Amino acid sequence: MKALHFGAGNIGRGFIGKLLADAGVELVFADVNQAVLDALNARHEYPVHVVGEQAKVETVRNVSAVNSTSDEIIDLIAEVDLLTTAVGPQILERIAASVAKGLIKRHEEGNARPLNIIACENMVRGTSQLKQHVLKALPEQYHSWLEANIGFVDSAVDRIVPPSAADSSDPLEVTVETFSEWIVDKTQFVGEPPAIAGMELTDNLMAFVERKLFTLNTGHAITAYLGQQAGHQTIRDAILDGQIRAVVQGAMEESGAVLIKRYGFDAEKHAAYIQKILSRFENPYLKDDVERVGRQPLRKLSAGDRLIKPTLGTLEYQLPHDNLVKGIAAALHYRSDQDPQAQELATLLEKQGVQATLAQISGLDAQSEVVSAAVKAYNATA
Ligand SMILES: NC(=O)C1=CN([C@@H]2O[C@H](COP(=O)(O)OP(=O)(O)OC[C@H]3O[C@@H](n4cnc5c(N)ncnc54)[C@H](O)[C@@H]3O)[C@@H](O)[C@H]2O)C=CC1
Ligand SMILES: O=P(O)(O)OC[C@H]1O[C@](O)(CO)[C@@H](O)[C@@H]1O
Repeated sequence: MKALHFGAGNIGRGFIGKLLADAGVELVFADVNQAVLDALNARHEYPVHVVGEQAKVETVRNVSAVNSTSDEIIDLIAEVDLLTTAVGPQILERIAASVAKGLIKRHEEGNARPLNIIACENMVRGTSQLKQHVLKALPEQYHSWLEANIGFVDSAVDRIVPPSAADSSDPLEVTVETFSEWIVDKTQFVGEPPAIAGMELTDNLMAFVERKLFTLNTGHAITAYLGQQAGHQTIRDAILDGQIRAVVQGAMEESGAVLIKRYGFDAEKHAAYIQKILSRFENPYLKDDVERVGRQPLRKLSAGDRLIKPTLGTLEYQLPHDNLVKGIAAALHYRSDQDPQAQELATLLEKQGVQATLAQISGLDAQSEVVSAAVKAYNATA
């Protein structure tokens, strides 16, 4: 089997690409980072440091790379059996035109083998969103062929992979935690799902996506935002701060109460899931900066993402949300010179004040109780 994976970054090299290569798949990475592309094509292998109590270095072999803006991509899409992505939610729209061109070539060459596409991003049903972008870029005459031959498979992806240590001179080296979980919607495949160790199939994906995004990512984001406000550099330092930990655990429990109502999760197992996540944040072997985890605050404060969506759930079921609101207020304080969204957030706050800014970014009613409470919490910590 041959696969094309867009995004040879942290999760691409450290998780999805590794699983595919380990399963014996012939893997081509597509990226725009020339240093990474050159190194992959020179060496065809790279080291993955799996850190934990028993650290080990595993070598991923038999990989190559192409520039995702080149025409080689089109030929590959016409040919491969699996296409995966880990590029970031905002990039999916940018790669859609190349995917559409590749699909046209595949059709014209009469390639009738199924192709399954799986976006591995921190998004609810990210592959379905990619499909909409591809359909927009694809002339209508190919749409019925696409429905019959191309599977757009949603997934939930969970492994903490921060950028490699600053002292590493190897652009391919990647450091990952021991834990990993990749769950895909088995109902969306065209043809048989490929057998890839570590890729789990489910017919109840939404429960897993929301469980992951609105527990791990909710807690992670709040740890980052409160951590930055308190002057901590890393997620570990932040979560070891008792005051921050109480809010983070409280927020995950508030979000968890919604998930338990919505999906019928077992309350005890969910409490254990939260404890496991707290211990992952404490991982002494990973150096994960609060600035990385808090990146792109406008995305993280949008209506469907990890802070607002669980809060809306608490309103739906009339459940408490004090800690989630503290997390929302802390997100509004996030600052980063490297992050255009952080700068846009600061400009919006300066121009129109906190109430209007939060309402605009989140889609919440400016007069709502949640916005008032977040404004109060924001001002209390300004
Ligand atoms: N790092 C992590 O622990 C996890 C990340 N994710 C998700 O995975 C996605 C990627 O995250 P990371 O790997 O951390 O980011 P990253 O920044 O390390 O990797 C993204 C890669 O995409 C490449 N890229 C950018 N534009 C591209 C284009 N047009 N075509 C092809 N490649 C392009 C970049 O050069 C980079 O190598 C995000 O959606 C993130 O939320 C999900 C779970 C865990
Ligand atoms: O990748 P995003 O969506 O910006 O968010 C960062 C987060 O995602 C992760 O990369 C893992 O899912 C975490 O490290 C963190 O919660």
